[in-house]
Amino acid sequence: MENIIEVRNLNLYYGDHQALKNINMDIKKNSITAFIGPSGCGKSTFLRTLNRMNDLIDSVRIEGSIKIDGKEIYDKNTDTISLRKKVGMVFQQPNPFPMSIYDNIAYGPRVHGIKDKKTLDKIVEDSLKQAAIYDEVKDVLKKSALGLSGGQQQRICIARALAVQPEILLMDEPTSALDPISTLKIEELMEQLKQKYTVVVVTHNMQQAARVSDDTAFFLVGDLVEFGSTKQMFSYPKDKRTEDYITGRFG
Ligand SMILES: Nc1ncnc2c1ncn2[C@@H]1O[C@H](COP(=O)(O)OP(=O)(O)OP(=O)(O)O)[C@@H](O)[C@H]1O
Repeated sequence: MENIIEVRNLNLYYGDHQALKNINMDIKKNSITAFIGPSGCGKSTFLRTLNRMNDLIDSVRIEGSIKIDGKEIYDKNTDTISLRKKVGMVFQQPNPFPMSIYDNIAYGPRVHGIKDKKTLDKIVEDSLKQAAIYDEVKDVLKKSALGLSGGQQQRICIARALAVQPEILLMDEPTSALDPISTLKIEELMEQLKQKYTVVVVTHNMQQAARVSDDTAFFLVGDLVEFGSTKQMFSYPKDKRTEDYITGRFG
C-alpha cells in the first residue's frame, strides 16, 4: 500500500527538553494507525507535528523531515492553512462551536470561501452522513450543537473536520471523554472513514488500538520503541518493553 506520510529522523524539543527522539515512520494511505504508550511519552506531541500544530507553541524546535503526499511539510514555503485543511484534527474533549449544528459544519467551507447556500447544504448533509450523525440531527440543524450529548458532539466535530475535505484525520484520544456506547460508535465510524481517509489516532485504550487499527506505534519517553502491524505487535511484540506495556506490566 502507498505511504501518505513519511517521517524521517524527527526530533522535537520543548526548550531544552527533548520530547521526540529520532522518529522514523511510514503511514499508509487509507489505514488506521494507532499511537499507544504511557502518559507523557510524546504521542500527542508527535500527532501535532503531522499538521504543524506545534508551530503555535513558542518553545518548540523541530529537526528532521515529514513528507505528506511526497511534499516536505516543514518547508519554509508550506502554507499551514492548506496543510491543516488537508490534515484535519479531532480532540479529546468534544469542542463544537457555540452555534447551530449547521453552522458548525459550514464554518470551515465558509472560511475557505464557499458562500452558495445549495453547495453548503450539500456539504453539511454529506459531512454529517459520513460522520454517522445525520439521521440523529437532520431535523434540528438550526439548534445549538451544545445541546447534543458528548458522543453526538464528538461526531459533529468529526463532521466539521470532514467538511473541508481533508485527506488525513488526526484524532487525539477521541473517545476518552465518552461512554462505552458512544465509544463503540466512534470506533465503527473510524472503520468506515478509512475507506476514504487516512486516520491516525492517539489512544490510552489498548483494546481500542487492537480493535480498530491496522498499524500500531508504541512510544516510550520520546522513543518510538516499536512500529508495525497491529496484529503482529499484539501477538508477537518484538521488544520486551512493548510486551511489558501491552500485557499491563506498566503504564
Ligand atoms: N506545551 C508544552 N510545553 C512544554 N512541554 C510540553 C508541552 N506539551 C508537552 N510537553 C512535554 O512533552 C512530553 C510529551 O508530552 P505529550 O503530551 O506529547 O505526551 P503524551 O504521550 O501525549 O501524553 P498523554 O497521554 O498524557 O497526553 C512530556 O514530557 C510533556 O510534559
